Amino acid sequence: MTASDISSLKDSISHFLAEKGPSGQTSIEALTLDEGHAHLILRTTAEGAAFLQSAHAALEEQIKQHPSVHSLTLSLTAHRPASAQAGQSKGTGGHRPLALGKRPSGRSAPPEACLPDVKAVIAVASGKGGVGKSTTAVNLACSLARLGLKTGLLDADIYGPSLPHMLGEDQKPTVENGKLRPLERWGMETMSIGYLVDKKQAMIWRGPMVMGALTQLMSDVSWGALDVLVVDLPPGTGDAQLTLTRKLSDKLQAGGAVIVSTPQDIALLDARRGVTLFEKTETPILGLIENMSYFCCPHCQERTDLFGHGGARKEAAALDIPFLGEIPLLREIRCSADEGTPLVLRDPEHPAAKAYMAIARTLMAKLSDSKA
Ligand SMILES: Nc1ncnc2c1ncn2[C@@H]1O[C@H](COP(=O)(O)OP(=O)(O)OP(=O)(O)O)[C@@H](O)[C@H]1O
Repeated sequence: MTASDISSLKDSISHFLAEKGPSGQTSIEALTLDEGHAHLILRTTAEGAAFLQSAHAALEEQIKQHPSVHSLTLSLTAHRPASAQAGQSKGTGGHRPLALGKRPSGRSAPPEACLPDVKAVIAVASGKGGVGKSTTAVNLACSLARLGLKTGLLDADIYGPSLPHMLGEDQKPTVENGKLRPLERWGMETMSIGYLVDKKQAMIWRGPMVMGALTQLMSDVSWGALDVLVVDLPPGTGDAQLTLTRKLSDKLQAGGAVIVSTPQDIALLDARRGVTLFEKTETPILGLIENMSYFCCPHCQERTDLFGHGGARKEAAALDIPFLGEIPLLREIRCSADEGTPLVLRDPEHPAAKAYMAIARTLMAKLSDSKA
């Protein structure tokens, strides 16, 4: 694929937009080609987005007429009017992702087709960022797989997808029969928006209007027959969490939500908001995990309660939800995440790996209970 190919493809897209769309509403933000798969990001307005919803299939046809393109991921971002941004969650920026997807047939799967072969979903949530939610989700998913469950792991944290890094996976998913195939990693089916876009592009997904992207990560991915899909939610209690809990409500009834918090008051306050969100959406709460619970000096083994230990256990009791366990703050956990091999696989005999396994056993028992 040469620069002139990309240039002629851009011309053809611009021509389509100018001829068929509302004038001056939509422009090309980025276009990349990867072995015949085009990633197109369009910047548009609400009016332009409405046009693109209906013209999506026609645009795709036009793009696929190009001899070097056989499939397409289309994403839309929009500048929002200042008034529309008021009152939205922090970190929204001036863009919103409106849709994302590989749609070779021009259609999305209907909502009822969402994860048809997945028996249960465990959503891993946190009220605030940086408490170790993704690290916990990855280690728990690996633990569930080690316990013999057919396990999937979906990185729904489109604000900052960390799964590719934590799993040491840098392949791009392939497309088969119009759907993305999850990547097999560490004995699990995995999918992340981070597999589809590079880190810079991922920043475009900041914002609350993420329904299209999240829906398609579920519906336009050929998830296999899974006992459990672990979903790493974005931090907070906004639109993404609401979308997911609504879309996955039946699968969450067979599983539920796990909330990760550090022992600090402020993190626990946010965790409480998470609990309220799940209660409002009638999502079963499987329990609370205290991450970074305490620190053990690797040299003298002296234990330090850096963030005040035991807060999450007390909070769980106050909220009348199960306390699932505590994970220490450990260099090995951080290093194994950075090296792309989760601790439960890198060093299964490590006490922290055993702590993850113990929590996974509790979760597995809860999944069996919900079947009974
Ligand atoms: N128990 C732990 N011990 C040591 N390091 C940890 C532990 N848990 C998480 N970390 C490290 O803390 C950092 C943040 O973890 P992680 O990305 O899992 O948090 P998060 O809550 O998912 O963050 P975000 O909200 O930004 O997605 C990472 O560098 C991770 O390796």
